Formats: sequence, C-alpha cells, structure tokens
Amino acid sequence: MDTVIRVSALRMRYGPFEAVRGIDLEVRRGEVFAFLGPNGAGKTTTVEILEGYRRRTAGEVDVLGEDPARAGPAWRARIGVVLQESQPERDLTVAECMRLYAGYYPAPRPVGETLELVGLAEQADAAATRLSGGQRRRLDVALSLIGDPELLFLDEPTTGFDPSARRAAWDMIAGLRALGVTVFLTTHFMDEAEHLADRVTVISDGLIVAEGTPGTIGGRERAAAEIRFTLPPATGLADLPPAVRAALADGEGEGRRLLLRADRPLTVLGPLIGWAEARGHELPDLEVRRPSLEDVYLALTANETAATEVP
Ligand SMILES: Nc1ncnc2c1ncn2[C@@H]1O[C@H](COP(=O)(O)OP(=O)(O)OP(=O)(O)O)[C@@H](O)[C@H]1O
Repeated sequence: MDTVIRVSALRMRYGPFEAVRGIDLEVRRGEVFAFLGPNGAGKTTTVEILEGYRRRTAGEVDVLGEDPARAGPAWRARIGVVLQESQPERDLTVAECMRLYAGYYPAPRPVGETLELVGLAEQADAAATRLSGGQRRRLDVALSLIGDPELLFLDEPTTGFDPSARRAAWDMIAGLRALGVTVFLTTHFMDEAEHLADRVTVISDGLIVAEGTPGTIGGRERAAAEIRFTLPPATGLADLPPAVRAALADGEGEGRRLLLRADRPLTVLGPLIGWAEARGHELPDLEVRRPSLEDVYLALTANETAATEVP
C-alpha cells in the first residue's frame, strides 16, 4: 500500500509543556484523512510539523518520501497548504492571482480548470478583494491547488460557511479525492468528517485516542442502538412486552417518553411493533438511532474536555 504520510513516536515540546506526546499516524495515497480533536489537542502543531513549518522535538516523520524538516522546494511544490489568513493581491482579479501563483510551480494546473473545481469559474474576472468570505476561502483553496499537489492540507475548510457553501466545499473535496489528491483534513465538524473521510484519527491531549473509519471508530458499529418512543395513552410500562421492558435504559422509565438500548435492535423492535399493531397504537414518534460520530467523539475526548472546563 502506498503511504503518503508516516509518523512514528512524534513528540513536540514547548518549553516544559509537551503538546504532542508520542503519536503514530499513517495516511494512504488517495484518501481523505480526517484529524480530529478538541481545542489545544495538538492538531495544528502536528500539521505544521508535517508541512515542514515547525521543527519537532522527537520522532520520525516521512511525508511523500522525505523528512519535512529537511525537504527542499521540489518537495514543497508537491504539497498544497491552505493558509488561513492569506491576503488577496491588491488590484488583481481572481484569474490574475491564480496565474501569479501558477508561476511559482514547475507544473501548474490550468487556471480555468482549477477555478471550475472550486466553483469560482464565474468570478474569474472579479477583483479578488471584492469576493465574499466564502468565495475568498475558495480562492485560497484554488491557490493551494494551482501547483497540482499530490497532498493537500485543509485546515477547517468550512468554518464560517453557510450550509449551501459547506455542501459546495464538500463536493469540491470529494472532487479532489476523485482526482487522486490525498487530503489531510482537520475539522471540528463531525458531520463533515463523516461525509468526507475515509479514515478518522482522534487526538486528545497530545495522544491518539482512536482511529478507524467514520463508521467504526470507537467501536461505533458495535455500539447499542437507542430506541425512543412515547407510551401510547392509557398504557403503562407493565403493559409492554417483556423484551421491551428488559431493554429500558436505567432511570429512563419515569416519564412517558422511553429510552431503550439494544445491541440487536430487531429483538426489541419486533416485539414492540407487534404489540403496538395488535392494540392499534401508532407510535408516531418512534426513533431508532445509532450513536453518531459526534457522540463517539465526545465520549473519546470527554476526559480532556472535562479537564479543560474545570475553572
Ligand atoms: N508556540 C507555542 N508555544 C507554546 N505553546 C504552544 C505553542 N503552540 C501551541 N502551543 C500549545 O500546544 C497545545 C496544542 O496546540 P495546537 O495549536 O497544536 O492545538 P490544536 O489541536 O490545533 O487546537 P485548536 O483546535 O484550538 O486549533 C496547546 O495547549 C497550545 O497552547
């Protein structure tokens, strides 16, 4: 398997404080890899080391076959980095900015095609300074792609976007993946990671706490399903079938809205639905749900969140 990034036992110390405490990572060619973690977990530190912008304290790092701490301009041209705070060139149009940046690379992508990819083709002749915030961000991404990178670092690419701009950005990232670009994505949005990522790694307090696919990380695929419904009028808990009563979550039998937990949801849903149908109850608010990626993420990072929230 073709590995684009390989990190082992990476450590980063700022004075007495160790922000990254010995992590291993592997990113494969062509995948969208999501790097998740709470504020201060060590994401930016790690990404900057991978991009060659920060020297590590210890550990091995290989990005596209080279050590970023020693790699030169030819290596850098193979990597796209979306800068958070890039300033548009004064008085240049979008297309002119793109051509300017294209001049820095040995084998740039065509300008028009790249603007198309990020959904900015219609703004090609607009002054870069006149773009909206979301369009500005797309230009940043287009500028990071103009060198035709093999590997793209995307740091919170949709922060501040409205819902339709987010969807457009997701389509764009999916388009990059289809072109074979490896994407290293940091995000705080779990739905974004779920939608886009082939694999997810969670860092918390400088350590990797979980890795896997969005569907399986943290044992998500084996986690119990939650079943919720409201007891129909004129029924009580004692009327429910035994399999349903047995699945009642602890402390959840008080109100009329019930919560059941089941490793195998059909073993509970079958009897529940049979019971309701036989009595003509509709159960209009019946809900069955697996824990979301966000639920799993919050559980995985709960210790750190608790620690940082103590006043
Ligand atoms: N230059 C620095 N000097 C000292 N401490 C730093 C420095 N940069 C980061 N840190 C500390 O290292 C820890 C990790 O920071 P980092 O920016 O890598 O976190 P992050 O996961 O990117 O957080 P966020 O989600 O808030 O961007 C934090 O506690 C931060 O305060």
